[in-house]
Amino acid sequence: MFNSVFTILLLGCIVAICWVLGHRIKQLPLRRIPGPRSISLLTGNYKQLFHVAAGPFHEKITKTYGRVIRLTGFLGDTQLMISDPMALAFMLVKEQDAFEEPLWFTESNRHIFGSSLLATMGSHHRKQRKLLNPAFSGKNLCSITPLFQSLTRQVECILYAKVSSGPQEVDILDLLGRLALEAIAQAGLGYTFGSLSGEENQFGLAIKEYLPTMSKLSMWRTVFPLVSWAGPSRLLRLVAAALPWQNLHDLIRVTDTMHRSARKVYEEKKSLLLKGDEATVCQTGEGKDIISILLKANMSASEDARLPDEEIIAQMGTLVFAGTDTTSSATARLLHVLALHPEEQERLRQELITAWASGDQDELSYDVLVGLPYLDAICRETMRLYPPATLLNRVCRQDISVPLSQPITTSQGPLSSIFIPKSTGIILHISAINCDRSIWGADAQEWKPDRWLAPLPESVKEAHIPGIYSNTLTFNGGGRACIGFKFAQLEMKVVLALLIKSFRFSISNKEEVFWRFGVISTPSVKGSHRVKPELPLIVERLRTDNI
Ligand code: HEM
Repeated sequence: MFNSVFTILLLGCIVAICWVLGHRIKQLPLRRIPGPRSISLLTGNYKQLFHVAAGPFHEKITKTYGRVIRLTGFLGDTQLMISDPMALAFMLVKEQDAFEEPLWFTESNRHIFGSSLLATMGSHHRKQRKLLNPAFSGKNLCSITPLFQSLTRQVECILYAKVSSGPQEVDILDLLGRLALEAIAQAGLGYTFGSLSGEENQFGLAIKEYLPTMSKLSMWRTVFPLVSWAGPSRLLRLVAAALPWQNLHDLIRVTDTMHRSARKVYEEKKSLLLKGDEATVCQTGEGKDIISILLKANMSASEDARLPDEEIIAQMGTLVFAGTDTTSSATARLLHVLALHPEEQERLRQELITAWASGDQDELSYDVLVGLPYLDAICRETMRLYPPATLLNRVCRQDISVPLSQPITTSQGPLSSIFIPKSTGIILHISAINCDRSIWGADAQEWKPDRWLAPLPESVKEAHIPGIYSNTLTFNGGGRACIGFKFAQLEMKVVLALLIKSFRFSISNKEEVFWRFGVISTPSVKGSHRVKPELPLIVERLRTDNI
């Protein structure tokens, strides 16, 4: 028995070593592409690339090597970092199936959330998108605008209480995080996590615990594809539960709670719908939440287009996960940038005060909100210069030549397309294309909302950037683009429309804010050893209640 296990392991190692060697040989032509020197035999450039203070390194290599950069990954693996617009359009739109999410990403998401958008590929992924897309339409978002406003009013009340006796330093990220979580709970699932009322339920607590728990195991995500081949999920769970590994047990507990709670919410909705009781389908949101819309669409879809219940339940955790930290990072960045630019903050306030004065006292309609030019310019400029996710991963799934909009100089002369061998890792460099000087102009790296109030330079149109939002890649492009980008934009606009009208935000003199690089950028205080992200801003109440 021992001998045969040993032989299988040995054979497995030999196959793996042969595969790695073969792959390295196929990758040899990529070595002529310029890039920084590897600093470690084991981890290549990873430590420089994924360090919390990696922003300046990303800028430096972009400035030095341009739009296609050769990098070194684990054990000498060659990877490419790309911000060339034509190459990105080719990878994200034209040949999307040849450039998919890495297997570690989809497989770990499948074990954690189930077969949702973050875990499926190709035609399976397209089928899910087809059913989900209509739930995120402008019409549906229009009807959840009052909900966003009522949630932001709760944040307003919390802030009023904190600063009633004068300007105070407040960790605004904490409030924005709770708001983003509750917004996706109520508008996304038609449920409440109790995040703003301080009465968090099990589901809300599990969602909050998920990321810190997962981050303790993040380096193990890469082994998920191997684990998946080892046996069915149930068996793997039993084995995992028997291992003496507390972090893994915590992850299982958290994901089980998320699943149980999502299933309960789903089943209640479904049974009400089957009874024809649409009015009480949701605890909140009056049946306009994304999952209720999806559930109704699924029930009336043809057999081929319909998704199994399990796949709808899997979307619930996924939407909460994908829509919370991204949006709270974005709204926090908006308030931080406005605190750094008091004149622009005041100009925005004047636009908002006029809008509030000319309409209904209690609410701004969806049309008014999306039509405010300076508010829109501020959102676009902030999302261009400071995308919450600055890098995205892809893996090339076949040998393929990728065209470039400008030839690159290599050790063997210029190249106007690059041949990428199968299984090569690609890093899509969002911030580099969003701030490319030859596209956006010499002031590309400055925050200038006014650029959106005049026609954009011809170079922006000519670049044909494949992003779904504002000629940027902030929400990505192609078939895996962010499904919630309109949801996020609306939430950001509602938050600014209410908070900037009622409060002045300024920079704390005591603490300097530093944005950490990560899957999602997060603010923290320079020199602080606190692990939890935070954004301390001075908040002052303004007397604009009579508008
Ligand atoms: C400012 C806020 C947001 C930003 C910057 C953002 C950004 C992104 C990006 C860059 C992707 C592509 C990921 C990749 O290709 O690997 C993505 C995907 C996704 N986003 Fe967002 N997102 C935001 C808010 C939201 C919200 C509010 C929701 C849900 C309501 C959401 C749901 C999703 C989902 C489900 C995907 C996966 C789509 C797919 O694979 O088909 N996001 N997002």
